[in-house]
Amino acid sequence: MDSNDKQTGKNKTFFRSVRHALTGVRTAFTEEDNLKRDATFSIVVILLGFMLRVSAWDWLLLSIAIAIVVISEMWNTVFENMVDLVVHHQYDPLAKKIKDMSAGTVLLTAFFSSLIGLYVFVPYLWRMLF
Ligand SMILES: Nc1ncnc2c1ncn2[C@@H]1O[C@H](COP(=O)(O)OP(=O)(O)OP(=O)(O)O)[C@@H](O)[C@H]1O
Repeated sequence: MDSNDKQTGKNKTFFRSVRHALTGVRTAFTEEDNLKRDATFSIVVILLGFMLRVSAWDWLLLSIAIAIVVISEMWNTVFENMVDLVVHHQYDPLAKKIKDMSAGTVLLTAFFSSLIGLYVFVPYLWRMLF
């Protein structure tokens, strides 16, 4: 967070909007271990894609798989922070419901991304091995 920036109103320029959005991305990746793990995993997937020389279509599928996981993890982080902002870390059944459902969306996204990964990589690995 930019400690000198006490702005609470609308952004006056597009450049400023982008700057705040980039700050949000940096904060999420710096503070959230799950996002760091996703970034590492994404790099492994990209390296594997280069090693196996996957097609343009497969790059598109892999990009979608990576994007949906990262985006759902960022939304999960947003929900966690919003809940904590409202309940101030006090136990609340509704807070639990929201956080569990939000974590559930990450789980489902990771599952479907894994299916995409298998769909893309298994044929290449199969051809390589047999
Ligand atoms: N204020 C609260 N009231 C009730 N339950 C809570 C509250 N805060 C957290 N929990 C419970 O603890 C779990 C983990 O909390 P939280 O999501 O903040 O931690 P986390 O380790 O960052 O989770 P994740 O691994 O999904 O990012 C929630 O899914 C929920 O079940």
